[in-house]
Amino acid sequence: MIKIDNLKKSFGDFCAVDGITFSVGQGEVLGFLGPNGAGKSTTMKMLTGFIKPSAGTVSVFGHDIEQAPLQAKRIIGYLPEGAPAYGDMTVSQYLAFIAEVRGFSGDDLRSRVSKVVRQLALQSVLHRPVDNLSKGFKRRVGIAQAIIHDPQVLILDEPTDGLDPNQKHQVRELIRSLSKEKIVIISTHILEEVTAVCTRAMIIANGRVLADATPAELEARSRYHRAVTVELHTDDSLLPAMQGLPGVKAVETSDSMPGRYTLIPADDRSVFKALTDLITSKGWEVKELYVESGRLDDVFRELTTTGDSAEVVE
Ligand SMILES: Nc1ncnc2c1ncn2[C@@H]1O[C@H](COP(=O)(O)OP(=O)(O)OP(=O)(O)O)[C@@H](O)[C@H]1O
Repeated sequence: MIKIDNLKKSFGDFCAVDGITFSVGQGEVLGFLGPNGAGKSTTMKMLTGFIKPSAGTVSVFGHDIEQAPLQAKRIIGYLPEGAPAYGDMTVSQYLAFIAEVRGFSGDDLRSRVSKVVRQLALQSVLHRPVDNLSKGFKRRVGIAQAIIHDPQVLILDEPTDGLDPNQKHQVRELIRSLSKEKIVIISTHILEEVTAVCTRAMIIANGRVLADATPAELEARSRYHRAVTVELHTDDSLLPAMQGLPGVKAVETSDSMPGRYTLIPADDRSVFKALTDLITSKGWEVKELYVESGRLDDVFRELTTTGDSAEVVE
């Protein structure tokens, strides 16, 4: 269990993290979401003991990060922002060095290095200096060093930034498979990543937590929760008939896609049956029809553009 209590960080007069409190347990993958400069990286730096908080405490499996930094850091793997490394070492030298720092030697060290090289598909760059690698490979080396000691806690600052789609997929699979026995905290700007890997999402802005819920709970707060989109083979204006359906709050149309309508429900009501009944009674030919669970980008925008008066959503 990680427990964070009223964590704060100021740089001069500027308050980057303004009293964050939460706990995370084993098996959880917590995603930090937030606009640029929200305080995500600064929070991660304090969780890992990389910078000292101005106030508040961090406890990692009972070890206070300031009082017992070695015990806490032993069980943490950290991919910092930008994945810094010793650039003049080759990938193989760098990973062996990190394994040694983590206390491994001999066959154990070699098997640790081979395992992460396989997990992050680094075979083709093993003998190249880290500085000469592409951004995606550097990030994969950064993840490899973070997991080399099989830590109980993984803190990954934008782990898939700069990766190609195949590697993004592979790293998300890796995070999912590692998460069963660990606590994983990631930061990301990719909203689809939250639904793909996180069991819980925290939206942070101006150094404060604005929402802390499962991705599905957050999606359910969107006006598109249970919205129904239909695409019809017809040029007729069907808008009035759809707007008049019971439970429909609004109907959105698209200039670029005539025949496509999105019905927004009022008060969390289902409009699916009313719409399909209307389609059947009119004999309209349907090209496509689907119900949405909600849109995270919509919720993100709403929460992070309403200023700091927003209440915490749980
Ligand atoms: N060492 C520092 N000195 C002064 N200001 C800092 C320092 N580190 C961070 N900040 C400021 O604190 C705020 C939070 O930065 P942080 O890097 O935590 O944001 P972030 O949410 O990770 O943003 P991004 O998504 O852009 O990475 C920013 O305004 C940043 O400029």
